[in-house]
Amino acid sequence: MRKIDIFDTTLRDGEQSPGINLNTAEKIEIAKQLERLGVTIIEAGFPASSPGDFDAVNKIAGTVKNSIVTGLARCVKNDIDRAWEALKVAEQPHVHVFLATSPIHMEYKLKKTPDQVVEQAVEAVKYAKKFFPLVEWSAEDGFRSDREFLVRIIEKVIEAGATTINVPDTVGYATPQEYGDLFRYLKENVRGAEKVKFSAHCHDDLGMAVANSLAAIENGADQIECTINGIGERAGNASLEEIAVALHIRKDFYQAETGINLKEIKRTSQLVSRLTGFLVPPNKAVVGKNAFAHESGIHQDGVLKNKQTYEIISPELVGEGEVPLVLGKHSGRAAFRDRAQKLGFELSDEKLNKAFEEFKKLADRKKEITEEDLITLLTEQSVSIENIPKFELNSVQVSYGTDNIPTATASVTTPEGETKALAATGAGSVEAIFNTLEQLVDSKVNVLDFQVTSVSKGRDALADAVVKIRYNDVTTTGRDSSQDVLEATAKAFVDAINRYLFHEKFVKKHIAQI
Ligand SMILES: CC(=O)SCCNC(=O)CCNC(=O)[C@H](O)C(C)(C)COP(=O)(O)OP(=O)(O)OC[C@H]1O[C@@H](n2cnc3c(N)ncnc32)[C@H](O)[C@@H]1OP(=O)(O)O
Ligand SMILES: CC(C)C(=O)C(=O)O
Ligand SMILES: [Mg+2]
Repeated sequence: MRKIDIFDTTLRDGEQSPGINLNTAEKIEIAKQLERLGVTIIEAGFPASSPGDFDAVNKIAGTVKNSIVTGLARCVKNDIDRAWEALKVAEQPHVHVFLATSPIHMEYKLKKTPDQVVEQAVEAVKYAKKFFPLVEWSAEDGFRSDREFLVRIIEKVIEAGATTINVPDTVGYATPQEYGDLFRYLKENVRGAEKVKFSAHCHDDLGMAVANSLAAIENGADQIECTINGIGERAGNASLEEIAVALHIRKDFYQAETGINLKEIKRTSQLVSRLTGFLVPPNKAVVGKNAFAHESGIHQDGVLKNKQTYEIISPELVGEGEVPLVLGKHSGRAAFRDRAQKLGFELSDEKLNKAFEEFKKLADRKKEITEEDLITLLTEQSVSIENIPKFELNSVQVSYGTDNIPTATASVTTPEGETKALAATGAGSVEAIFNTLEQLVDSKVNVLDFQVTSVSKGRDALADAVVKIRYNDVTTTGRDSSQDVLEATAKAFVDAINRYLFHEKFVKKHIAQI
């Protein structure tokens, strides 16, 4: 197995993402986690760019012992001096100097001829070598540079003492085949190539940063520069976790390993996301919330029979706890039965099927089915809701006119068998009904959501009412239908109250037991 060094630049290129601004304490926390993750090199910042960056690089260099700490510097003396001031406390001082080599950067940005660029690069590396045993030199925009010129300048900086040569795809323009080919070309044509490490640094403008980095490895790169969660300038850098896991899972193909402690990946990703404020997209490979979640019935059935049918990475590998199958509108009976059993329900096939039908109806209406929803559904099947003492709506009458205050009169039978009737007003008919029923159930009821839809088409369509309430600190959703919108509303409200009673008597007990 070849060893690939992981050069993490979350704190330098990652911090260049518009919208990220980490303070020194936050950077130290991330650096300590990167050390636990086992990265070879941490690029902690650009010391000459600001006093804050200088301070962070200096403190990280003094704190981290098991990873090499580096800082970025332009090919100018002052940048290298500041880098040395910040990094001289490090165990193995390392500096990263860079200079652009592409025609467009040399002509328009640096306003220098290729010869002047070679001279400046050589001078800077020689100067850096006076202080630093380890000097990385980067050919900024290396991918868009002339290959013969690259060979020439790289040979010169190796002679000047560079220990690592980085050839970035600064603007994310390369394709994997081209980028890999460039590494092969340089390794075969640069005199002294065997004395240095070759490094790849890719940006994700065309979504190919990880693929390009892997292509570089296939063609001889010894080091990969990347960031946690792929953060970085513009569309970001190659994502560390994707590269490390790809090399691990496909070691049969790449024959390479990184020394990354994969179990620390999830925690590192979460820390960087929390401190930078950059959320990880749910479908992000390796660290996204859905990376190990299976929702569709056919996949869930396969995974229950053998995980490897649909899972090439186990969540535990990257430090993620066991991810339960997601129950949603695409799930099938196999996953539903499995979850019911895990929640401690032993239902006959008939009851399980009934619960499954109810679950499918609920999943059509609700984005996320919570554990409590499932327990309620399953409990309803194991203990018939019909048998619990509950409120019955006997009648409801509403008086409404454009010039009147809406008034509702309702009568209910309480769980204790008592009949009660009351009238109350409201700003509209629905509010009048809610106000009346609230008094009849004797407690403050917060209506969190209320929706009425027609079940079918036409003027005689049934009305389906859904009322979500918070009652004595429990949230429940009631539902009922009727030909009349207001009657459906009153019945749905009473159903929500009865679901609360059911929750108190059965569901709470079940939750306490699991
Ligand atoms: C691809 C990358 O990620 S490169 C790293 C990018 N990161 C950053 O730029 C973040 C930190 N940068 C900064 O804080 C500032 O740009 C500083 C402190 C470095 C420099 O600030 P300023 O002195 O105001 O210069 P400014 O940013 O306007 O322009 C950059 C100058 O550096 C020159 N330059 C750019 N790269 C290099 C280099 N590798 N070596 C030497 N000079 C360089 C430019 O030609 C320009 O010079 P000019 O002013 O003579 O035209
Ligand atoms: C400083 C260099 C290595 C860089 O970030 C780039 O070229 O993308
Ligand atoms: Mg970069």
